[in-house]
Amino acid sequence: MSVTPLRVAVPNKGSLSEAAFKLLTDAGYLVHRGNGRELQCNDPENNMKFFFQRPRDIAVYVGSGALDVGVTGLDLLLDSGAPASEVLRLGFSRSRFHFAARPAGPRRLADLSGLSVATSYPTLVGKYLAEAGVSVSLVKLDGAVENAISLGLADAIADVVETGTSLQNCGLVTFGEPLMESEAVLIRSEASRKSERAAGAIDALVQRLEGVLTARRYVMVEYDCPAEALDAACSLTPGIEGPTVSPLAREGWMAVRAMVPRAGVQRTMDDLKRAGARAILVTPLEACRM
Ligand SMILES: Nc1ncnc2c1ncn2[C@@H]1O[C@H](COP(=O)(O)OP(=O)(O)OP(=O)(O)O)[C@@H](O)[C@H]1O
Ligand SMILES: O=P(O)(O)OC[C@H]1O[C@H](OP(=O)(O)OP(=O)(O)O)[C@H](O)[C@@H]1O
Ligand SMILES: [Mg+2]
Repeated sequence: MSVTPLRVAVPNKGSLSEAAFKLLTDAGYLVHRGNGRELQCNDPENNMKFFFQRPRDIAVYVGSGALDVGVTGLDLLLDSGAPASEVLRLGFSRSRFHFAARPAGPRRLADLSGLSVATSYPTLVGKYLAEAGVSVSLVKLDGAVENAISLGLADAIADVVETGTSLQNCGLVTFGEPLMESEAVLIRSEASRKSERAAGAIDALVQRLEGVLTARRYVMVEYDCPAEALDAACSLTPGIEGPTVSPLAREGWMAVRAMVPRAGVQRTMDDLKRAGARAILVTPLEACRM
């Protein structure tokens, strides 16, 4: 008896797309776009069906229950107002959402009162301003919002900022607190909570994705260590439950193996060497289950 596949939305364009494909591929899913224009593909081995959608539409599809899960941006999820919920933060496409204007323009949120603000996130921005009690005229655009000020369409903008290059190119500066911080997220439909089949399949997907994300944050460190330096070395590489310590053929020496956070591993290697460890090797991890 065939079981209905889990229906997964994957961004077909933009800054989420490549990283989402890579994450799913690294997690062992057969996600492929053939000639690059296909809109769906099957992964029978994992009983999944992938649908390539515009990032902005993904929350709408998942919110409606037409698709079970999807990868989108947290900012896009909030702007959509769709009844989909965040399941897992994915750590890529990180951005902040800011108001910006010319340096001589508005400097505080309250200064926006009565002005026009261009954005491609009208729900997110409208709600934020309404909660702050600031009344503006919103101008809804699709992209390249930074040009709206020099072209006379708006007095200020509210948009995604990553490096700040786009703002700088247009002679704009941010002001006020960021409206939010965003990153790629896995979202699920409410309907998927009511289906045992979908809920089980989503748990399995989350486990795999978490396994890849964790593997990317850690490396495996292995080294030889004289017995008298073992305590000091193990305290530098405590691993998860504890490092694996096994005897070397050479008497008085041990081999040690432990997972270590990738960030700062060069420093850990320096400290291990100083503590007396030798032949210190670092290898990347592909996947894991914690
Ligand atoms: N320059 C950027 N750096 C990091 N994240 C970004 C950047 N631009 C957009 N994002 C994030 O990527 C997600 C998708 O945004 P969006 O749909 O606008 O795609 P895009 O990458 O801007 O492509 P396009 O606008 O060309 O369709 C959003 O969550 C947004 O916050
Ligand atoms: O701070 P930065 O590093 O410059 O990145 C932010 C810019 O990136 C996105 O634009 P995108 O290239 O997606 O074009 P768009 O405005 O048409 O969406 C976003 O809308 C900003 O314009
Ligand atoms: Mg964009």
